[in-house]
Amino acid sequence: MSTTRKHTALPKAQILIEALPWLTRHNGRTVVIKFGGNAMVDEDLKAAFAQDVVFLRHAGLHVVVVHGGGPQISAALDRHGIVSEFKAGLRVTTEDAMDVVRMVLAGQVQRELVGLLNQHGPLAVGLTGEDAHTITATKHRPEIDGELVDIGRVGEITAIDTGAIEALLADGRIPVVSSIARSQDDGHVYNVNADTAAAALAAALGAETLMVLTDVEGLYEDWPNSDEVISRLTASQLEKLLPELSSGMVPKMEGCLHAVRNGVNTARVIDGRVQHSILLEIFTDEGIGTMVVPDEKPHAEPAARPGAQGEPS
Ligand SMILES: Nc1ncnc2c1ncn2[C@@H]1O[C@H](COP(=O)(O)OP(=O)(O)O)[C@@H](O)[C@H]1O
Ligand SMILES: CC(=O)N[C@@H](CCC(=O)OP(=O)(O)O)C(=O)O
Repeated sequence: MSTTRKHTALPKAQILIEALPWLTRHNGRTVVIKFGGNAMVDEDLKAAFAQDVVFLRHAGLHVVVVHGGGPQISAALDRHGIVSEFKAGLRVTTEDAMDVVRMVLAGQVQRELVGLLNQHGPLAVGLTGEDAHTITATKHRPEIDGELVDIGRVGEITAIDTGAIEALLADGRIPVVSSIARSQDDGHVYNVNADTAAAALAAALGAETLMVLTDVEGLYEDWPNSDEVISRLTASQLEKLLPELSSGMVPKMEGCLHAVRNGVNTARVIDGRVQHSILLEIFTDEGIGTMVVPDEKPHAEPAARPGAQGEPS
C-alpha cells in the first residue's frame, strides 16, 4: 500500500527536482514582477499570480510587485465622464484624471493585490512611488513627430530611493508598488507608466530579473500580422527594433532595455493569461515569452534558453 503511494508521488518529486538548479540560483536574488492591468482579467488568474509570488518568496527570492491598471483606470475615467487618450503609449493625464488614476491604482488595484497575497500570510505591503520618496519624477514631454508634446501630469522618473523597499524585503515582506511618483518639491504627483516604473525599480534594486506579465505571449516579431514570438534578443537587437513598436509595447520594451542596460541580468515579457506563468518561466526548462539579455555577459549565463542540459536562467 505505502509502496503504491510512493510510486504515484514520484512525478511530483521529479518536478521538484527539476526546479532545484533554479532554486539554488535564484535564492536570495531580487525579482521585480510587473503585473499588467490587461493580465488581471479574471479572478483565477489573479489568485494564481498571488500563489506564484508567494511561492517565489518562500523559495528564498526577494520579490517586488509593480502593478499596472490601464484598463481599470480607463473604466473609472469613463464612469467619471473624463475623456482619456493615449499619446506615445502614455495616457494624457489632466489634473482631474490624475485624481482618478491615483484612486484606482493605490485605492483599488493595489489593495486587491495586497489582499490576495496576504491570504497566504502577513507578507504584502502596498506603497506608491510617493511613499518614502521611492519614485521622484519631473514632467514628461514625449517627442511626437519631432515636437515635444504636453501630455499633462505624466512623469519622467528622475530618482529612485530603494530604502523603503529594501527595508520591507529585509523584513521578509513583498512590496506591492503603484506607479505614482512624487514631484521633486512634493507639490503634486505624476502618473508613471507601470512598465517604466518596474524597470527603473529593477535597475535601482540591482534585481536579477525583471518579469513583465501582459496579455500577449511575448514580443511578436511582426505584430499584428503574425504571432511569431521573439524568444530571445540582446539589448542592441531590441534597440534597433524599438522604433517599429507600437502602443503598450513601447514602454514595455523600453523598460526591458533600460533594465538590462543598467545591471539587470534578464528582462522577460511573458503571458499573464497563462496560469502560473511566473513559475513556468522561472523554475522549469520551458521558458515562455520573450527574454532580453545584455549585449555582453562577463559570464556565460544566460547565453541561451535553458535546454535539457542547459544552465538555469
Ligand atoms: N510587437 C508587439 N508584440 C506584442 N504586442 C504588441 C506589439 N506591439 C503592440 N502590441 C500591443 O501591446 C499590448 C500590451 O501592452 P499593454 O496593453 O500596455 O498591456 P499591459 O496592460 O499588460 O501593460 C498587446 O496587447 C498588443 O496589443
Ligand atoms: C502614463 C501612463 O500611461 N500611465 C498608466 C499607468 C497604469 C499602467 O501603466 O497600467 P498597465 O500596465 O496596465 O498598462 C495609465 O494611466 O494607464
